[in-house]
Amino acid sequence: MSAQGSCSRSEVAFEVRGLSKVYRSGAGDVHALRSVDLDILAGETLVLLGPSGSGKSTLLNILGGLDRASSGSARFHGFELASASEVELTRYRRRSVGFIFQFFNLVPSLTARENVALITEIAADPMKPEEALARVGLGDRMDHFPSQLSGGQQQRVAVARAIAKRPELLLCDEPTGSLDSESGVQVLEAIADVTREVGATTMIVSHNTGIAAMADRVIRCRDGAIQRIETNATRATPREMSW
Ligand SMILES: Nc1ncnc2c1ncn2[C@@H]1O[C@H](COP(=O)(O)OP(=O)(O)OP(=O)(O)O)[C@@H](O)[C@H]1O
Repeated sequence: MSAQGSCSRSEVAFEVRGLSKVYRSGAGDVHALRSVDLDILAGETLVLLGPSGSGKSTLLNILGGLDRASSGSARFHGFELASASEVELTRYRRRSVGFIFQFFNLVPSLTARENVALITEIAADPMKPEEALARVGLGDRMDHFPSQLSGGQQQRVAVARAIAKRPELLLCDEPTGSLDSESGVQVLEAIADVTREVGATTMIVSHNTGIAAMADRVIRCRDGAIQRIETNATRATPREMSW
């Protein structure tokens, strides 16, 4: 693929070059990513769309240091993930990356406050759990357990947990995938508000094409490659989007 994702304006947070991922199995090789080139600007919001199996989650996981590429380069502010040791990758995930997944991944036996504290206790310069929860509109639910919260509220706890460490990079894999549309809007509003406040570079993977309207740029993936990148002249708020 050509460097169609290359950018020269603003500061580049992530420089991705020739990134490939092959999963090898007895049934044959799966080329999940095929030589992806992409520049991601500091503070921008990207939405990644594409059919199932097009490589969106694989790209997110590699950029988040959860998985390793088979070849190619991914540099985050000069830090090369491809050659990093396990210790360096762990430090990178801890310090720089917030993750939000489809199924919340909260610890059921801990309250909202305690779930957020799990992360703030190991972060370098975190917000207080109470502040993070207030920012996502859960100031009155801090001592509730996940089972006492709706799906949308649980996902907002997950957003609070992800942003409490003031991450430079926020990675969201289908954050509204298991929510009704009103809860989904609330979760996206929380993501948009807090990423603006902490200035995080944000990547959102979704099957929901309506979400594209909240992005600075929309990345269309297909067969492990970037098929197209579109720039939005203006960004919609989550409440303005139809989906
Ligand atoms: N651990 C793995 N082992 C083998 N193959 C894998 C593994 N993880 C992903 N794949 C394959 O890599 C390809 C890309 O998967 P990926 O999950 O990145 O796609 P996706 O676009 O995120 O899909 P979805 O929208 O369904 O989540 C798929 O063919 C998938 O089956």
